[in-house]
Amino acid sequence: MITMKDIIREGDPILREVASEVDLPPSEENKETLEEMLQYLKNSQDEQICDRYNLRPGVGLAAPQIGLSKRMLAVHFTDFNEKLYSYGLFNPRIVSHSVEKAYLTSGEGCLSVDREVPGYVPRYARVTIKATDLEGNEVKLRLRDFAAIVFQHEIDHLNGVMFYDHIDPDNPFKEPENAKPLD
Ligand SMILES: O=CN(O)C[C@@H](CC1CCCC1)C(=O)N1NCCC[C@H]1C(=O)Nc1ccccn1
Ligand code: NI
Repeated sequence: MITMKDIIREGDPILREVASEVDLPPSEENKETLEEMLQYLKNSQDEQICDRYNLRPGVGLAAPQIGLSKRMLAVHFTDFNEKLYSYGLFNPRIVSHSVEKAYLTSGEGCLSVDREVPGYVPRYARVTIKATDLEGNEVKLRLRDFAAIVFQHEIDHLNGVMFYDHIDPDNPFKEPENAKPLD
């Protein structure tokens, strides 16, 4: 099972690489890895397992964070409308997005960043993602608000981008232009 010792921390160059597309249909090995990434998220949100294995809770995980420079990501969370998002995706890509931005008023953190980095992280308010899921099906996801934020945070990891790259260094808590706050 994946535990915190498997999570790559900032400073490791792999977090700044552009990850490689995976061959489709996905190999058994890549499917197993992606299942393990999804299981990490579920484990991390189970209080007993989380405590027993000292896991840091996560709603998303990208393959570079476990040392694999492959375009694979997992998400497991319910959004503000109680809709469950639980996916393992291969080769996810943003095919369209809103002009409008959005940001979490709480700022963002990262399992690969062992420090607080305060500030607003402006992202697209709505994105359409295309990818291949664990069953090998092409999926098209129209996402908004928190779900859009999570997927963009994960896709950033596949492009070597960290959340704090988006924070305005001069004024971290400046209201981003044309952006809606998400509490
Ligand atoms: O790349 C993937 N990661 O680095 C794990 C991150 C991904 C999220 C950060 C912001 C959007 C996606 C993660 O889940 N966290 N970051 C560290 C703190 C704990 C946790 C978190 O923010 N949890 C959360 C946030 C809001 C509501 C509910 N739970
Ligand atoms: Ni992260």
